[in-house]
Amino acid sequence: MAEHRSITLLAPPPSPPYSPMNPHSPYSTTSPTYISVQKLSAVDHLEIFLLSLPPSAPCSCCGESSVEELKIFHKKNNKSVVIELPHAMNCVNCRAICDRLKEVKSAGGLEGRTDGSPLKWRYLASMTQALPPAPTTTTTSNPPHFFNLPWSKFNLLPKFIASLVPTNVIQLKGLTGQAYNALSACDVTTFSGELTGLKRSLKILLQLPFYQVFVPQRLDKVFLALPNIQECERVKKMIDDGVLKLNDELESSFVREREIIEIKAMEDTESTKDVVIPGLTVVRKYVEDTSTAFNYFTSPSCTAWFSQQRKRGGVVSRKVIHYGYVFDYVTNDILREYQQEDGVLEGLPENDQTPWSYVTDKIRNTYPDINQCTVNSYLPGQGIGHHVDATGFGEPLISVSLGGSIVMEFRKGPFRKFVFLEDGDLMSLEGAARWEWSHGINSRMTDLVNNKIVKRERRVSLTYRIAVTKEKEVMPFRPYVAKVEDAVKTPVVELEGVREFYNKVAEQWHHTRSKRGILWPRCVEFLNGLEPYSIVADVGCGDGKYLPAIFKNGCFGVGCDISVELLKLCGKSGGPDVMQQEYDKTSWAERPEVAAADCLRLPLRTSSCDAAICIAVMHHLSTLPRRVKCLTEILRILRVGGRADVQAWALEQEGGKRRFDDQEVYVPFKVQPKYLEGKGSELGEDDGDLISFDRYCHVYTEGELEKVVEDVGIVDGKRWEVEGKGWDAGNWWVRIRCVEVKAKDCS
Ligand SMILES: O=C(O)CCC(=O)C(=O)O
Ligand SMILES: [Fe+2]
Repeated sequence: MAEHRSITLLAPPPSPPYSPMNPHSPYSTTSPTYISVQKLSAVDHLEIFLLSLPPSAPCSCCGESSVEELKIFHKKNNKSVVIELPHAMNCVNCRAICDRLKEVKSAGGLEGRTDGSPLKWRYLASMTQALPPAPTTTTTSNPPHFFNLPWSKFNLLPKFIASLVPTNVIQLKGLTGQAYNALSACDVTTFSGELTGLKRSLKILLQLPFYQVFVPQRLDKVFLALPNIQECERVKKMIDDGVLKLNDELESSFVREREIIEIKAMEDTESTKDVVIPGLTVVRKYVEDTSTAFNYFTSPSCTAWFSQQRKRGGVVSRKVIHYGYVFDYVTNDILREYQQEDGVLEGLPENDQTPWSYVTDKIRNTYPDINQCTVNSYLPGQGIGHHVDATGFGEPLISVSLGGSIVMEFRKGPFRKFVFLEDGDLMSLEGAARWEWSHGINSRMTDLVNNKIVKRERRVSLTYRIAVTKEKEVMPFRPYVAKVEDAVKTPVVELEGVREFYNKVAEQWHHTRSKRGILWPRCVEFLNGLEPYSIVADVGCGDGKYLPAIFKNGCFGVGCDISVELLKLCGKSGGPDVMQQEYDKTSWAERPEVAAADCLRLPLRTSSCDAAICIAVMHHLSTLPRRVKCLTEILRILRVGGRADVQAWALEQEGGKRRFDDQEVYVPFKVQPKYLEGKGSELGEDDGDLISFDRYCHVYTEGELEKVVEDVGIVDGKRWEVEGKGWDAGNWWVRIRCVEVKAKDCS
């Protein structure tokens, strides 16, 4: 494969992304504040942990980046914990956490580092200095790179608002999530008519070659994005000094008053250079001479452009042509009616059929399966919305750039990566880059590349795909989140046969099961092997039977379960007797660290736990995607190196006590009526003195659990590695470890 010799991975090997020492941590796009504490008691540790859970609504200060970016780093060797607050000084939620930590500290719970490192200084700065007043929409503190300017008298017309440029506006004070989404970007150089006044005035006044203006649609505010921090400072000074004033022409052009509240430097490609996206490959100058193909698509004689293709909320503004299959921008999928066979559509050109065939032929040498191509022609200022190409297309996706350069932005949750693509470059997306990250090109006139403003020119891109016909539709399973989410809605069989079941029988369950204190031996062995201070998630903790065993090992347990009634019993007297004597009840029993949650959507932070147990839970999940999603979630919350113990009932049983005739079963549980008081027993069946309730179970056959593990794939740059597996006392068990996925694993 000669072509592959020139392939370069875009980013160098990652430094651990969770390292607080990494100033370019991909987790944070803002200047973080670090807090380092040590000698935590169990209570403090958990306190911080729980405080760091995401707020239910996005933070109104920091939009989607929010305190969800708060990271906790465990440094087990010196028993300290480092907490990264994204921007504690400006954000209400972060302030709340800071305040709470301050309280805990003044109660003697937290101690600062004593080694004099910068972390200590930052910690002290955050913890001991009076925090500035909480921001309001009009008064804000001035963190680096942001200025609040009580100024302006102009309004930009919504029809000029082209698209979102979120990287430039990550911290919009006083905006709600909706307003954040509504925030649109327009580039003054694309304006015409009335706006030429603005363009000329600002351009002259600011003496800037290029700049961006952002206008939230429903807010009387305007944001300016400038190429660098020096420009920001210069403009701020001009405004402060009264040098910059709107002239009459400008005032008369714009009808409503708006206030400029932010000036921010444009995001530089450099800022995300350390972010690695597995499966993203760029080959520089793959096509050496692009001129013939570029000239073909830009000459007036090329009339093959599709007209006015619909997309969600409008029509596609850039020019497009499709070959092989039509790309539908409403569904991001193939429009199957317009197949090549119908004669409506041209196929992919071959062997000098057209002036641009040489590009396709070259690609076909490396990727023989391509059968679809979309040609996009972008004028300066035009872009493409963020999307993941749908499952109707296979992988890889190949894009070749002709003519002008652009920065393509990749997004995944709070992560961003900016990729500069120039004339002749080939970009290939597979694995996580294809399925887990979205890509898009922001609509603007300029990009900031390695501290240089790069002006956009006309660009033509050829996107080659492998379209999968209806007959061959089955694609290898990929954790394509949107699709999986649809498939993992809790079905009635689980709502009734699991959640309702446990809510009804909780009291008796607790009385007869937990009090007997029988823990599954493999799990106890697993917990005994954990390092002290580990944070252990008990996924499906029920009435908290395993929490004492977790605490006994010097670890901290955080549990969740779908049954609120079982959760209420966590920490209540009646736990296993042997444990009862050994732990200090007040450390957890008074406030068990448990939350009502579905095991498919854990309320725990990404990479925050050292270990997880999931005991007798998987056999209550009724479909494969749900089982996969459960283990996907556990992988998400574990740090790299973290381990999980997963166990579920086996179809294969020994002895006469329990027998399953089928993998899908209802297992009855009999309850004495006295335990049902006030609970109603309408679900149960009268069975003499006892009321019988049916519990839904899917019992596992040999190898089935490992298969689920295999299907999980890559989650946040991590995957499972099986450490051990087996059958024990009627259960299949699997021990799995969370390992980091290196970019090369996927390329
Ligand atoms: O213009 C490009 O390079 C990418 C286009 C793209 O993502 C698409 O057509 O799906
Ligand atoms: Fe795409």
